[in-house]
Amino acid sequence: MSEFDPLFDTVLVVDFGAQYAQLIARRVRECHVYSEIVPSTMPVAEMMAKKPKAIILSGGPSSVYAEGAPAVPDGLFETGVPTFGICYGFQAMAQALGGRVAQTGVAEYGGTRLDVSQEGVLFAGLPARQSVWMSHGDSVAAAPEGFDVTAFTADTPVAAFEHPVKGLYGVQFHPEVLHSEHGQAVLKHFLDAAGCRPSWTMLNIVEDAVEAVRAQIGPEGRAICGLSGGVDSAVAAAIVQRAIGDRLTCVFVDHGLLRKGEAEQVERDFVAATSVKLRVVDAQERFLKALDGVTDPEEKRKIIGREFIRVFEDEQRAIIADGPVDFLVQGTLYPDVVESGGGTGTANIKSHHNVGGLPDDLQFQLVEPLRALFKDEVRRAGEELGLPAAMVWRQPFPGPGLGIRIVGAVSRERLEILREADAIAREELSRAGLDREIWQCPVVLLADVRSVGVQGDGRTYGHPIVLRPVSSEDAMTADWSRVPYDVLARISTRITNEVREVNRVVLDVTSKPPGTIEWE
Ligand SMILES: Nc1ncnc2c1ncn2[C@@H]1O[C@H](COP(=O)(O)OP(=O)(O)OP(=O)(O)O)[C@@H](O)[C@H]1O
Ligand SMILES: O=c1[nH]c(=O)c2[nH+]cn([C@@H]3O[C@H](COP(=O)(O)O)[C@@H](O)[C@H]3O)c2[nH]1
Ligand SMILES: NC(=O)CC[C@H](N)C(=O)O
Ligand SMILES: [Mg+2]
Repeated sequence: MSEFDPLFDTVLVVDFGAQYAQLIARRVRECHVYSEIVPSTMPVAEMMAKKPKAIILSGGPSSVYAEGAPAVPDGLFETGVPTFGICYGFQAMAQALGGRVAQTGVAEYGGTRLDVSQEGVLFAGLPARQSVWMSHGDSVAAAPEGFDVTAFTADTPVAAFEHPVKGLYGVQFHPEVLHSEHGQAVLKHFLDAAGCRPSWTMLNIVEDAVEAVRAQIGPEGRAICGLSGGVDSAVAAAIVQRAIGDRLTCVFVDHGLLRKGEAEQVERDFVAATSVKLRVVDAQERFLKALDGVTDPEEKRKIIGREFIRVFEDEQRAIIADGPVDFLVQGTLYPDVVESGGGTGTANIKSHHNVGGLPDDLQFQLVEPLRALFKDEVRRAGEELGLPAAMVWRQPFPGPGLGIRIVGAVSRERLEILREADAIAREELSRAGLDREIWQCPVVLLADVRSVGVQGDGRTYGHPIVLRPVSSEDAMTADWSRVPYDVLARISTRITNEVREVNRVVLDVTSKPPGTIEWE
């Protein structure tokens, strides 16, 4: 593993329950330094065994002065490893070293202007005024002795501090989110001050992952991989294939919730692009039956997650002739995990079918080589693995498919309506050359909503279709895409003309947060 590799320096991100711990880790990786996350409960001796060159203390939902709030691990500051506190981490550092943290009255959420009073190490060469992203209710009222206070905002007198001799630094804002203008530069300044060499590349993610999969599955083990045609499972499959060769079988499940032409396209393109063994399972009947009459989004997600596994188990039995299959490979990414409530102390937003939607009686051991990564990192890994561009750059499509894009119960008729509308939207967006610009565009059928229309001089009482084009970098946050009006007009006209049951097309203009990308 790279943390023991003398060629690479390791940065540990100590997680206090942050939404953005993985974002910090990936920003470090963007500086070409290897990074991994550890819980704040990990003893310092264990952390030191990973030979970290630097440590970052993450944000978190607690107040440092509250009872039971997670504390800086005992002895951390005595190790001499350079440490950078962010938000909660900054507050925890202040408190642990004799400073004072309090609720000073004013909370700051969102974009805030930061005034740099002293460049110091963190702000060297950066503008004296910059826009940063804040999300805090508590503040550092007094910095610990010997620290230089280097920045403030209108409501936060101590917004950054540092003690370069001791290698200790901290900021109240979130340098890891893109909205913080010079956040990446601030982080880089810390890493440079800590002596981290920029010698790590994505190639090592692929190599490390192959190595780890080989160790997990062993010399005899066999695996099946849930393959969807999406980039995550394609990259996961390619990694596992490198590790165990033809002891891997891929399984593509047609659950009846796919888009128009998708099953044929996946089968054709995937087989053409790789030499992986692929089995295609027609499971439409069982999924639609299990979903019959179900309207609750979480219930739908759990049912779909369960049925996926049942299909994989059937396949496990079907291919047992070659030897037992104990492992299931999934292209799970970090956002799937954190939204399913899988982070340390993070909330359950929605149960992604491959994480929170898994049944309790799961018989497989999971192999998830991408579990700590974000989509754009996976795309880069896909390019390094030599996968075709069409596969690497395919827009995401959720495993539960159109099942979570019908608000209301799922039925064959409703799926048919949505499939047609979706095909039109996709065709027009592609024709307008917007595929790379738009992260994805869910097309949603409000199946239980009807509105009055007039078509051909007659009254109609049809369903609305919602267009949800979004731009994003990693699906953790998103904004609605400013699709040109003429493209929207073409989509709207075609959908209402060509899909009989639809008489209205609406545009979703909500960012994430507060909305999520999918409607369910
Ligand atoms: N139709 C399917 N058949 C088999 N496995 C699937 C199917 N849909 C999803 N999966 C499994 O669930 C995982 C998560 O799905 P998800 O949609 O997040 O990833 P993806 O389809 O690989 O990539 P993308 O997010 O780009 O669509 C997949 O990586 C794959 O392992
Ligand atoms: O494989 C998946 N299984 C799921 O259960 C699931 N739910 C959402 N998504 C996709 O994840 C990204 C973030 O979506 P949300 O903003 O809706 O949470 C977006 O790209 C969504 O399309 C899923 N993918
Ligand atoms: N984002 C954070 O780390 C918040 C820290 C702390 N919970 C506060 O509100 O000030
Ligand atoms: Mg997908």
